[in-house]
Amino acid sequence: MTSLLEVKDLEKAFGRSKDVQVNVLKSVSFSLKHGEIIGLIGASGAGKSTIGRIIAGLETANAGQIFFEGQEILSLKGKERRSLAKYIQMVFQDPYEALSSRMKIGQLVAEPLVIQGIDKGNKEKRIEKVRRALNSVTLDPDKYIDRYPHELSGGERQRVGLARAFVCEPKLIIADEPTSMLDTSLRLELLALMKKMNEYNQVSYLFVTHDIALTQGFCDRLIVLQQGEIVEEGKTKDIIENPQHPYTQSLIDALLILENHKGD
Ligand SMILES: Nc1ncnc2c1ncn2[C@@H]1O[C@H](COP(=O)(O)OP(=O)(O)OP(=O)(O)O)[C@@H](O)[C@H]1O
Repeated sequence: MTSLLEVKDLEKAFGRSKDVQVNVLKSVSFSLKHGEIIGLIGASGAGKSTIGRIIAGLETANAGQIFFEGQEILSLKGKERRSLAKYIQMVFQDPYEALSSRMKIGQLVAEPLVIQGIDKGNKEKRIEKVRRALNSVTLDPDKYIDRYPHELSGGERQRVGLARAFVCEPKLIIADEPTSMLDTSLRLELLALMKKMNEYNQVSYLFVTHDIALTQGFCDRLIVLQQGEIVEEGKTKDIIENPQHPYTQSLIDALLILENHKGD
């Protein structure tokens, strides 16, 4: 079976001029299977978000290839590239910034359908999909559809963000630190919802996080990124219990120190 996503030798440099460039991604290669959940972990500045943004088409690459269901997507332009958003959606870190304050929840969740021209002219079908997406994130459509984002809590807004990602029934969701602005119980709740959708309709996730603790019980595999390079990858359990690379070990040590100081 072909992979859902295959990233090959991805490179990215940022800089103020042609002469002053910093390589933030150095030949990054990995693949993700249909229905798989991969955690992309690493410290701040490692390049995790940049990888997610390139896959989602929000950033360009300097070199490399990305195959989505066998089709190379970095070379696609304009309408063809934009049409991929139906299959690849992104959930962002900040539920306050991600949602336009002037739109009602129903309109916000319907927006990806409108942008993609899905069920154009079929208002009933769109409403049905919006209601289904809200239900899937345990927000009662009757209660939420006519409300505005400022009337919602952070956890509810992030669930709206997730409903927006689910509404097109994508094959891949890139979730960039989606829980980092939520407290612990809401974090686990959001991950449980994401896991349920994965079991229910096989959606795959690339879960970007600096918090290795969140990947336990959620991610099938982990990819560890250090300064733009993959230093280790494998099954979540194997990596957490038996890290091979000193950098991975240091991420786990940092986690253990935090755990031990929780009661202080
Ligand atoms: N648009 C940009 N222009 C210039 N430099 C950038 C830009 N976007 C990212 N960078 C730089 O690229 C590097 C990788 O950033 P990226 O956001 O991908 O890291 P990250 O691993 O997601 O970090 P964090 O966990 O803090 O979000 C950083 O050094 C960052 O400063």
